[in-house]
Amino acid sequence: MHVVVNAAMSADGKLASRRREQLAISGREDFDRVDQLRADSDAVMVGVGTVLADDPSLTVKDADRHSARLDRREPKNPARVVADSRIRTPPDATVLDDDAETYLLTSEAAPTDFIEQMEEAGAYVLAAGEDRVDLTTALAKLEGEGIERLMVEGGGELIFSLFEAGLVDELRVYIGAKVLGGRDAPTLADGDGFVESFPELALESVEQVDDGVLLTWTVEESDS
Ligand SMILES: NC(=O)C1=CN([C@@H]2O[C@H](COP(=O)(O)OP(=O)(O)OC[C@H]3O[C@@H](n4cnc5c(N)ncnc54)[C@H](OP(=O)(O)O)[C@@H]3O)[C@@H](O)[C@H]2O)C=CC1
Ligand SMILES: Nc1nc(O)c(N)c(N[C@@H]2O[C@H](COP(=O)(O)O)[C@@H](O)[C@H]2O)n1
Repeated sequence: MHVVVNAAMSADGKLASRRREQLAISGREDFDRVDQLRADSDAVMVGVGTVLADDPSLTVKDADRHSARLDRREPKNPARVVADSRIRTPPDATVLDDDAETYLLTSEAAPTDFIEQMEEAGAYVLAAGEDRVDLTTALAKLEGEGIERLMVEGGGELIFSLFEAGLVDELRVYIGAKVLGGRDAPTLADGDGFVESFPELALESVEQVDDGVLLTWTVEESDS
């Protein structure tokens, strides 16, 4: 599986303000690039924190890109994946609508009645891990479902865990022309943070997009 993390951050490294509400950091050109990246993916993944904050659809917006996917005998939209250990995704969340398939990655701590509720809403529930989603096992299960190209959109907690587990192949960061501040505002990689051994990146390209910059990095193999 090839895992691409794509996110937009402010010039000071924040994914959103301290209110944790959805905020447009990208401009028109960058949102269009993201739409193409979604269209080129088998699935688009977020953590449940992003579902609760943004209620995203995670679908492809451009009709020509839908047609191109259908021509390739792919579903109109990539699948959606939510890391949600105990099922906090609301039953009326947009990610559960009929526009795309949705996988909910849960742990053994997820209540049975919540699992049933999600399955009734049409989601595929995949359990991995005891208390929290074990991302290595979960991504292997997704690969077993035919997902080879996984795009991760955030948020910072999920992105940190994916780096910690050594599961990220590529990082694409759009840096927008805004300063958000806020010690409690989400950043690109939150979690506990690294203190000794840090993921190393190799810079592949730097490109001006809208009034910001798109950085593309590949992740170096770790020695450990
Ligand atoms: N600018 C941008 O590009 C983007 C911005 N955002 C912003 O980011 C914020 C949300 O980010 P954040 O709060 O970090 O939420 P995340 O989307 O990263 O979700 C975090 C939650 O995912 C669940 N989870 C399950 N398994 C794991 C695991 N192994 N590791 C980590 N998390 C796991 C946890 O909940 P549980 O334990 O209950 O399972 C955790 O609290 C919002 O403000 C949103 O607007 C989000 C995406 C993109
Ligand atoms: N690439 C990018 N730029 C921004 O400025 C953003 N705020 C985001 N947010 C992500 O996009 C999701 C919303 O998707 P839909 O429009 O609902 O399909 C949101 O949840 C974040 O993951 N991304």
